[in-house]
Amino acid sequence: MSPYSYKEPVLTLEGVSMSYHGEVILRDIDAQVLDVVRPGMSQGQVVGFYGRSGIGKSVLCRIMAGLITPSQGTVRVGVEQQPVVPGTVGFVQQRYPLFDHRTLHDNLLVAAQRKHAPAAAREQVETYLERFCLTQHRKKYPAHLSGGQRQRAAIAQQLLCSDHLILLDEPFSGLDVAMIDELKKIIVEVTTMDELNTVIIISHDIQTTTALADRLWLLGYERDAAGQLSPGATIAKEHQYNLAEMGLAWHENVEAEPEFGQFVEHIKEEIRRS
Ligand SMILES: Nc1ncnc2c1ncn2[C@@H]1O[C@H](COP(=O)(O)OP(=O)(O)OP(=O)(O)O)[C@@H](O)[C@H]1O
Repeated sequence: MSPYSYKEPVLTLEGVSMSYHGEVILRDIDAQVLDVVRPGMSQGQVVGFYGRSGIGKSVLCRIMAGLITPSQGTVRVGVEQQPVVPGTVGFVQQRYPLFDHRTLHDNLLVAAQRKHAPAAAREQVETYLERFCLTQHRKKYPAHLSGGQRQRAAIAQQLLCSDHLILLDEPFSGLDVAMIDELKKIIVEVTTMDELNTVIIISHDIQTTTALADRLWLLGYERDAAGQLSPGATIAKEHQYNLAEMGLAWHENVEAEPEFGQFVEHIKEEIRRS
C-alpha cells in the first residue's frame, strides 16, 4: 500500500485546448494536482512544469491563472474546485512587476488588502516581510531593491493576494548560486506554510526544479498512429510524474541520490524527443 494519502484536488485542468487564428497551441489537456499527504510532513504541492521553448507553457500558465480563457475546457481551483477567476491565482512573472511609485511595504499592503480587512492585512504584511527577510528594506522603492529582493517581494506579493495557488515563471533564471539556494528555501517555506499551498514552477532548469517538486508535468507533442506529430501540445498521462510515489519528492539532499540523477537524465531525454 502507498505510504501517501490523497485528499481533494486543488487544481484540475479538463479538456483544455487553445488555438490562435486557427493554429492549435494546446490540445486536450487533462491534469490534476491532488493534495498529497506525506507521512510525517505537512507540506503543500510543488509541480515542475517543463517543455521546449515556444511550446505553450506561458499560454497554459495564463489560462491556469484565469488571465485568458481557453478555446475549450475548464480550469478549477481550490478545495471548492471553482472555475478560476483572475486574481485568485498568484502569477510571478519573469520581470517581477511591482508598483514603482510605492515602497516595498506599500506594494505588499495593496496586495494584502485585496484579500484581508485593513488590520489583518497589515498583520499579514509584517509576517511576510519577516519571513522573506525583507523587513529592513520595507521603506525602499522597487528600483532600489536588488534582483533577489525584488523577486522575494514579488513572490510575497502574489502569496498575499492569491488563494493558495501560485505560478512561478522561470524563477531561477538570472540568479547566482547563492540566490538560487535562497529561493529554493523560500519555495520550501511557502509550501510548508500551508498544506494547501501549491506552487507550479515553469522552468528550463530541470535539475533545480525537479529537486523541489513532488509532481512533474511535461508539455509535448504526441504522434498519431502514422507517426505524424499531432497539432497542439498536450500533457500526456505518461508525462505526469508522481515523484512522491517514486521516492523522489523533495527531501533534504535528494539531488545527491543516484536515482535522482538518472531520473533527471530521463526527463531531459523525454523533453528532447517531445
Ligand atoms: N496572443 C497570441 N497570439 C498568437 N499566438 C500566440 C499568442 N500567445 C502565444 N502565442 C504562440 O503560442 C506559442 C506558445 O508560446 P508560449 O509563450 O506559451 O511558449 P513557451 O513554452 O512559454 O516558450 P518559452 O519557454 O520560450 O518561454 C508560440 O508559438 C506563440 O507564438
